[in-house]
Amino acid sequence: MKRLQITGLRKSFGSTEVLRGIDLDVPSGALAAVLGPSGCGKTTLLRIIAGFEDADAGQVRIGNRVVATGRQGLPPERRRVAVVPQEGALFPHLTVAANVAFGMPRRQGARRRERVRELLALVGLADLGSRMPAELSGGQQQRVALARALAPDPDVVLLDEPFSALDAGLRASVREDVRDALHSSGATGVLVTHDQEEALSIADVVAVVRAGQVVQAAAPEQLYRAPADLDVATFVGEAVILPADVAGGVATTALGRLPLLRGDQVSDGHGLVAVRPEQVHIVRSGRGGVTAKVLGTTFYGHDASVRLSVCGADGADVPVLCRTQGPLPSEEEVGLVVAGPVSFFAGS
Ligand SMILES: Nc1ncnc2c1ncn2[C@@H]1O[C@H](COP(=O)(O)OP(=O)(O)OP(=O)(O)O)[C@@H](O)[C@H]1O
Repeated sequence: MKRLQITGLRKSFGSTEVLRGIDLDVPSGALAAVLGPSGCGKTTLLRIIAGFEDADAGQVRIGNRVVATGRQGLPPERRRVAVVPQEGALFPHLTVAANVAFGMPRRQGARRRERVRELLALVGLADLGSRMPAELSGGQQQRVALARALAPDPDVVLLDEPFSALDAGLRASVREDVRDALHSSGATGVLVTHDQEEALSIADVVAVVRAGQVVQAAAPEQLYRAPADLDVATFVGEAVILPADVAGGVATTALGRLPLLRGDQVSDGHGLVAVRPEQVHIVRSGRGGVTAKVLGTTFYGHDASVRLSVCGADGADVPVLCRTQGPLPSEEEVGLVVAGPVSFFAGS
C-alpha cells in the first residue's frame, strides 16, 4: 500500500514558523493537490516528505513505513519518493530515453529498455525516445520529467508547481495527461500549486493550506460546494458574499430567501452567505426574482461574467456576479433567482 499519512508536521526557519501542524492523508494511488498562496510553506512540505529537509516535529508515513518522525528520517534515496520539479530539469546532453533510464539500475539491461518504452508510452511520447530535450516543447519536457520520476517505481510522486512554466492552452492538456499517467502508474501523488483551477481540475483530494495548517481537505466538488470558512470560499473560486439573517435554515438576503446547505444544523442568527456565480440565474424583468441592474460584462468566449447590483436591506447597492452565454447591455434591468443551497458563515 502507498497511502501517505502526514501528522502534526512542524517546521520553523529561525523565528519564522512555516508549518504549524500539517495533517494530510492521501489514499493509496490518489492525487492530492496542496493549494495555498505563495510563501505558505508548500515547497517546504514537499522537501520534508522527500527527505531534503528535516521537520522539527510530526510524522511522515508511507504505507506501513514511517519515513520521518520528529527530526529523524530515512535518507531521500531510501524513501521511494520521486520529485518532479517546476521546470523538468532534464539532463540536456542525454536523449529522452536516457533521461528516463537515468534512475534505473544498469544491470537490468533489456528489461530497462522495455521499462523506458513502457514509461514513454504511458506519458504519450512513445516515438520520441531518441530526441534531445531541447527538441521538445515545454509540455513534452514535463512529461519526460514525470516518466523519469516514475522509472524507479516510487510509492509517492511529488510535483512542485509542474505546469507553471507552460502557457495556458498547453497547461490544461498536459495536466490531464500527467494525472492519467500518474493514476495508471499506481503511485500516490502530491502536487503543490497556488492555482485553484488546477487543483480542482486534476486532484482527487484538495488540501487548502493557510498559515502553515491545512484548513480543509476534501474532494474538489465538496470543497467548492461546502467550503469550511469564508476565506476558503473566496480562495477556491469566485463567490458573491452577502449579509444574511438566518431563521429555520433559510437565509434572508439581498438575493431573496435562500436555503442553506445543511440548514438543519445551522442556528438562527446573523452572518454571511457565499453564493457561487453560476447559481445566480437571470430572468426577464417582471418575471419574478430580485430586480438587479447590469453594471458590465466580461466576455470570455465560452461564457461571460456579468457584474450587477441589487438593492440591499439598508438601501445600499450590493454587487452580484453571474455567468451568462454572452454580454448583456449595461444599465439593463433584469430579475435574478438563485438555484440550490448556499453556504452560511455565522457571525462573519
Ligand atoms: N531554507 C530556508 N531558510 C529560511 N527560510 C526559508 C527556507 N526555505 C523556505 N523559507 C521560507 O519559508 C516560507 C515558505 O516557503 P515555501 O517555499 O515553502 O513556500 P511556498 O508556499 O512553496 O511558496 P511559493 O508558492 O512562492 O513557492 C517562506 O517565507 C520562505 O522564505
